[in-house]
Amino acid sequence: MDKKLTYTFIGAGSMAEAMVAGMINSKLFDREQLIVTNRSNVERLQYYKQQYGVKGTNNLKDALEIADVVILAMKPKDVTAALESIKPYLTEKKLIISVIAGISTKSIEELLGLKIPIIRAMPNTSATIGQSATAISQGTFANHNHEAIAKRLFLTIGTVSIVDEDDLHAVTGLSGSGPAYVYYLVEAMEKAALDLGLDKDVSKELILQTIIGAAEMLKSSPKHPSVLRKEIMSPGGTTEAGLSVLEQYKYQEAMVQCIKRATERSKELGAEIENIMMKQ
Ligand SMILES: NC(=O)C1=CN([C@@H]2O[C@H](COP(=O)(O)OP(=O)(O)OC[C@H]3O[C@@H](n4cnc5c(N)ncnc54)[C@H](O)[C@@H]3O)[C@@H](O)[C@H]2O)C=CC1
Ligand SMILES: O=C(O)[C@@H]1CCC=N1
Repeated sequence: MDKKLTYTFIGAGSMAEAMVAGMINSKLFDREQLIVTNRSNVERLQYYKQQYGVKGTNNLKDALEIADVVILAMKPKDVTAALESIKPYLTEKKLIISVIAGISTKSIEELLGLKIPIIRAMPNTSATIGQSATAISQGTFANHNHEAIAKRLFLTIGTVSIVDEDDLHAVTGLSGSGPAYVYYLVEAMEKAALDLGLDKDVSKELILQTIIGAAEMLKSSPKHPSVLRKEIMSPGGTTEAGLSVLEQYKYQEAMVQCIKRATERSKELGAEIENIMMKQ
């Protein structure tokens, strides 16, 4: 990295922490390059200082004047208030990276009333260990250089795909929320193991390695998931018997509807802010 940029996070919750952890763990950023702010929770900022050695402050002027990149990491419902509070300290020379679900770059541009470059991104919490699947897209005033800065940042914490902004809703439903679907599956596997009387530690190890092994197979094998699945299913065997129950419960259909509903919710979150803006 040429000039060492300063990255200021507005919002210090789960996603900000996943990014900070990933950035620090990557060793490609100095601690001094990262600043974290939130609305008022001083203890949370102290936690960031203790855990990651990064500066936390509620002084927005200090945090933003020095910032080259401002990362919006608050909940969608808080975006209006947050942008209002940071607006006095922004210039069009700074780059905004928003990881907020559903909120369009156009809404942020309008709320700020600035011709400021914005990159909208959808990472996931696996950023913590450098394994996020992130997709990004450009706002009206962002150019290739801004995209390159964002890409460099997200590449240090996982993979990066460039997408049309409209597609970010689907990305949110698929990979932004995605880790939660996998954790939910693991919860169910743990419950089954417990019901079946398996030792907790043994089942934990078996489940973990089963998930890791399957993920690595998907990554390294050229075979389609359905082929890999059929290789496990002996006719009249256990897998066939188990999967027939999943079919009974319409498991695949449930997953499809889950991702579609999450995508829809992302659109609703964007529309809610647009409605508020229209009334103002
Ligand atoms: N948690 C996840 O897996 C992912 C979250 N996101 C997005 O990241 C954003 C943050 O999500 P989480 O970290 O899960 O939420 P969170 O609730 O854990 O954190 C939100 C943070 O924003 C702060 N905040 C609220 N209002 C503020 C204001 N006016 N000024 C400054 N800070 C303010 C809160 O104090 C808190 O630190 C959301 O928009 C979400 O859609 C995106 C991808 C994945
Ligand atoms: O649940 C949410 O709204 C956020 C966006 C993607 C993951 N978590």
